[in-house]
Amino acid sequence: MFRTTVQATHAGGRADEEGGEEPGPPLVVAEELVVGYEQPVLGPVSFRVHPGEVVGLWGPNGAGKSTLLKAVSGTARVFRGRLEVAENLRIAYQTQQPLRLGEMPLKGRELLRCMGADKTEPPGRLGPLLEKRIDRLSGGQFQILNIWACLGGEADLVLLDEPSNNLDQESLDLLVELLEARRSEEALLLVSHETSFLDRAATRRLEVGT
Ligand SMILES: Nc1ncnc2c1ncn2[C@@H]1O[C@H](COP(=O)(O)OP(=O)(O)OP(=O)(O)O)[C@@H](O)[C@H]1O
Repeated sequence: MFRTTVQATHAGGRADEEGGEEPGPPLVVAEELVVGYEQPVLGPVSFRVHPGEVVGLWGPNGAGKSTLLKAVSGTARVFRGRLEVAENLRIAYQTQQPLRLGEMPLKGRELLRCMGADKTEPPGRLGPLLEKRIDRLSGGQFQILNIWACLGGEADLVLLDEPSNNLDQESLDLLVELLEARRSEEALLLVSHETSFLDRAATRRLEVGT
C-alpha cells in the first residue's frame, strides 16, 4: 500500500503529538524524519496522518513547518528517516502565498472548474465569491477561494500553509466551516501559528521545533 521514500537510518525523539482518534489506515507515516534543503532544517519528527483527521502543525517562526509540508508533497529534501505515503495518494497543496496574477477575467466558479474543484457544492456562504471576478476579490476572499479549490477537489490529503493568515473573524469562521465540510472525505495537514484557530479547526496538534 505504501510508497517508501527513504528508509530509516536514524534514531531520535518523537514529535509532540496530542490526543485525537485515528480512523482508518494512515495516509502518511513519518518516522524519525529529517527534512530541509541544502542542509537539514527540521527533525527528527515522527507522526501519522489518518483519513478524517485535521492535523495542525504548530511551532515557532523558522521551525520548519512549511518545509515539512514541502517534504510531504515531495518538494523538500528528506535527509534521514522514513516518509511513506499511501499508494496513489492525491495531494492538494496551498502554499503560504497563493499566486495572484493581475487582470484575470475569470469568475470564482470558473477558477474552481479550472482547478477540478467543481464536483463538490461549496458551503452556501462561499456563494458570493463564486460569482465575482477573481481579480476583483480582496486578498482574504482570494485566499478563502483558493483554499476551497484545494478542499473541493478530489484530493485524499490537503496541505494548507497558514490558511488563517490575514483573515478577519468572519472569514476565519468561514474557513473553519470549509474545513469541517470536507473532513469526512479527506485528511488535512495544516500549518498555523495561531493556537486559537488550531483549537477550533484541528482534531490534533503536532508541535515541532519547540
Ligand atoms: N528554499 C529554501 N532553501 C533553503 N532554506 C530555506 C528555504 N526555504 C526556507 N528555508 C529555511 O528553512 C528554515 C525553515 O523555514 P520554514 O519556512 O519551513 O519555517 P516555518 O516554521 O514554516 O516558518 P514560519 O512560521 O516563519 O513560516 C528557515 O531557516 C528558512 O530560512
